[in-house]
Amino acid sequence: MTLAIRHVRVTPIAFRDPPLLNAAGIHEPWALRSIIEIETACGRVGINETYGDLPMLDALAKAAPALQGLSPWDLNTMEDRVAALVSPAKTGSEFLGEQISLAPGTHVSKNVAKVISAFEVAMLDLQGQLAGAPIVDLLGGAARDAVPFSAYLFFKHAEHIDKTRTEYLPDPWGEGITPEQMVAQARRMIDQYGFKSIKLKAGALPPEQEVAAMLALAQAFPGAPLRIDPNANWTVATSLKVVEQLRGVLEYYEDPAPGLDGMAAVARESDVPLATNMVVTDYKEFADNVRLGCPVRIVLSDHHYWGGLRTTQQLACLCQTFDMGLSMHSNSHLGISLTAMTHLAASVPHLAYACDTHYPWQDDEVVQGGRLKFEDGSLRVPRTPGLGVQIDPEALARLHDNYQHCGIRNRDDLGQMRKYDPTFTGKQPRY
Ligand SMILES: O=C([O-])C(=O)C[C@H](O)[C@@H](O)C(=O)[O-]
Ligand SMILES: [Mg+2]
Repeated sequence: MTLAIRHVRVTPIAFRDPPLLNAAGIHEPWALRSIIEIETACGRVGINETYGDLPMLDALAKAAPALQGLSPWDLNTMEDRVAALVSPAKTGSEFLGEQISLAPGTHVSKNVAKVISAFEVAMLDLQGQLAGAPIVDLLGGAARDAVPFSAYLFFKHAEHIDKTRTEYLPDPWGEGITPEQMVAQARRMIDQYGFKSIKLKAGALPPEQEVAAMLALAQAFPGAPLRIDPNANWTVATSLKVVEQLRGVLEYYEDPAPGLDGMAAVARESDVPLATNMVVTDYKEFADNVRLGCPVRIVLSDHHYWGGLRTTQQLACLCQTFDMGLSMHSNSHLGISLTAMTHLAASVPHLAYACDTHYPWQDDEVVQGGRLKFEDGSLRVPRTPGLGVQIDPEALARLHDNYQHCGIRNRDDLGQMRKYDPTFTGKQPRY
């Protein structure tokens, strides 16, 4: 059968990442991803982008034989085979020790869902090419022609501490610490991309400074929906104090306090809707939230660790059933991930918020034609078959070369922060 999958290629890549601050520490100079290419016997190739840390590369290597001889249409068999080959291994907290669990995608406990997602999108790309239809049509059709994203702001240093990396030029964003600098950061991002909503990554500086930045943003961008996300780095008491200081400012309040219990304690005292990508990250946690009466009102989905585009559509149905909202989380990524997010978000009528994206923080690309273009803060949903983007082989080789030379094999925001402050523990909640 010429349609049968005969080869899976996984290429780890690295691209420059600015010194962005968060609750766990600070971004390293290079972010890792991996590019998946699934090739059929007749030479057709479906592509995708996912995490690039070593445990993920190991899981992908373990699971690749599952695809041998499979039709690109047979997603259910792929899922069964991957689940059989990739054990859930340790839980996220065992893996991360005391470090804050910022990115559920880096947890090995999510390996099965992450690998299924990695293969599913590439197989959907193949399906779309075979059917002559964009992925969004395979998902039921577009509920919108363009998907809005938000301006995702970070407190940041002007330069990385690693001065020996001569190949790393300072990024154009400059320092982002004071309220004035954060307004300038937002202005630059909005001028360049047209975003209408603003998210501030918090949990990095003392809360008073972060509140001051939010109030400055609210004043500078009246009417713009605003969110703040300290990644559970605040106690319940601090979370309540902050939400009071930001009264009337927030569209939603993302992961202020640790754990579902912490979130429930905040929800009991505040009427601002709580959102999460930390405590509802799979169906079991979804059920836990429902059992508690839904203290979390908005789930930030992420197909990379929820198990793919179709699973995220199911998540959307569940959210609708329980009268919960749906938004979209991101990590440092390039255009293939962004395109998959766009197809998915376009296919989910219930996803009514502007999605998160780290895209403006990256300056490189792996797809042909270079950086994707936002219009008025949104990305148009591709109408060409499959994902609608193709790999640029030269760019892939260059980004793989970065990977070979960057020396980073696992994201380590905590270790990077210890270069600045050896006493930094990363223990949560810090404030
Ligand atoms: O919404 C979130 O929690 C994130 O985007 C998690 C990320 O890891 C973010 O904190 C980052 O990139 O530093
Ligand atoms: Mg978050």
